[in-house]
Amino acid sequence: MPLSTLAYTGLTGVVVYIAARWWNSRIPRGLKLPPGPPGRLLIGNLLDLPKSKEWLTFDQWTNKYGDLVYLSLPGASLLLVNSYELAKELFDKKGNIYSNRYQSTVFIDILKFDWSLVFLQYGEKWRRDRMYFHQLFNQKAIQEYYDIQMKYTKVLLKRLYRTPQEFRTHVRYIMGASVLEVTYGMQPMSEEDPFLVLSEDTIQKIGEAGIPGTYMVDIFPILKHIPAWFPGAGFKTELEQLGRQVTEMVNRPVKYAKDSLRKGNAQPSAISALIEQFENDPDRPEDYEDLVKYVPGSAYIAAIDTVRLNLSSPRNEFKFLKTSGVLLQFFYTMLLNPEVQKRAQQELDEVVGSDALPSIEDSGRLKYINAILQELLRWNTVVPSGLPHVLMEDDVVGKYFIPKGTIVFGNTWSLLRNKSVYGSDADQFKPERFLNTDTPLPDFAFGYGRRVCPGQHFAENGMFIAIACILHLFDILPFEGENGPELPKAEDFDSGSFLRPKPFKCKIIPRSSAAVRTLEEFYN
Ligand code: HEM
Repeated sequence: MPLSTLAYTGLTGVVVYIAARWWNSRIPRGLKLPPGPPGRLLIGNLLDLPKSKEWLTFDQWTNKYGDLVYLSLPGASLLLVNSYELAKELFDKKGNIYSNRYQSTVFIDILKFDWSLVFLQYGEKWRRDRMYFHQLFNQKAIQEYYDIQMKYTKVLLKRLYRTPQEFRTHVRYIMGASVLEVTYGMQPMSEEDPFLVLSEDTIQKIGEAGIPGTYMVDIFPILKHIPAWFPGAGFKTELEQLGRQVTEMVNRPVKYAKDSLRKGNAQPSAISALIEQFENDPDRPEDYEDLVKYVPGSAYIAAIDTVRLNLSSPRNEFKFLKTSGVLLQFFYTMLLNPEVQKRAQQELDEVVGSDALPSIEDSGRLKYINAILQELLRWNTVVPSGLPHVLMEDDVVGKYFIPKGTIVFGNTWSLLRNKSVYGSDADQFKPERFLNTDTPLPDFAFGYGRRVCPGQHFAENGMFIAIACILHLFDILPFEGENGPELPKAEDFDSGSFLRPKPFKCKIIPRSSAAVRTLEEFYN
């Protein structure tokens, strides 16, 4: 690092230290900060932050320190919320103060991402944009997308039949392509589609930019004032370039959708619904052109991810969507639990029969398939540390003082493995637990309080239909290696903010002659 940058950094360290001393002196008499690992002078708990698989360290801290765990970092404090009751109390009941977002210098000040619903500060604009989002993705609106989700599920089945060994690529392609078609009406023919390639590359770079340490300016915001020509300020040029790429990613599909509407060949999509709604509305908001760009843009980016405050993600792991992460877990889990697979296939045979394919409308009748989906969302939950909220005012919880500005994590992994909620077998994969309607659904997988994921029902439909159709037509079996059947190691996950199994092999074969007939028909 150049000396000039070091000097800025050192100076910032001193300022941060003084600010931290002042901050601690604000704790009202009789109250204290929640417990947590003891910090060090100047840097607090910076060195305690896990370098990988942060959810496992969070879980150990939960066992050691209890329902609330507090960490202080230079210029920031973190709170982990580890109990079901406190998650409800803080994020739901006190949602008016626990719903802000962390304003990263890189994302907000430099990349100008403040238009995205994921990043918007809690307030009027967020409320209004979320209302438009809800209009496009509520339980009724998403029925319009069933056909698209079914179409890509069939593409997945077709690909699994011909090249089963490439199941990871297939899962990633169909999940990305269906979101693109639902949001913008674009129909990418393969994973090589130029817009899919552009958006994956952009998302990858955005994800890298979010890793603390990639850009010092995120830790020491004062560095943003260094002019781009100054030695050591190359990051500014790099980020400006990325900013242009993001603009291209958001603008290109809007132009595509508007052109298609003009030519009269637009596919039904979220963006075309919004454009048509505003065209016919004399009371449309003044900034409706921005809404047309940014509400679907928020949906696309949030669905294909991953713009978040990463604690530890290594590079190179971003080309996976949350939905495809759950489907990869599905293949992995079926390999490890053949009896679950058999029971699900029995249900499919009874409810759907061998001559038809399951549909999203069968969801209410396919109770065991639904239980598998809920258990997948719970057991190795795909966003194990959630997406942090920011506390907007000082708060008091019991005898603890939580300062304004604290970054608050719902500790999803620990919450969804809590034995007092899910039973002594909470560490095991057992879909049966959700056949009992008293078992709380693992909704924390989709976040907390007022910021809870507004794409949940759409995402669940896509995953449900894929799981139901795959189990209806295929057996997922161990790969036959030189030394016999090979099983992936249990809980063998890549590190990063999303939980997904490390690459593994499996054998995916049609489970009956009726299945072969159905699959062959896809080619006729
Ligand atoms: C398995 C699939 C998915 C999972 C597990 C998931 C999970 C999450 C989580 C944990 C959050 C953060 C909530 C919080 O702050 O507490 C979130 C936010 C969000 N998600 Fe999802 N999500 C999924 C799919 C989708 C899809 C398909 C869409 C779009 C159609 C979407 C749109 C959003 C948006 C816009 C936000 C930001 C909401 C806000 O800040 O107000 N998500 N999601």
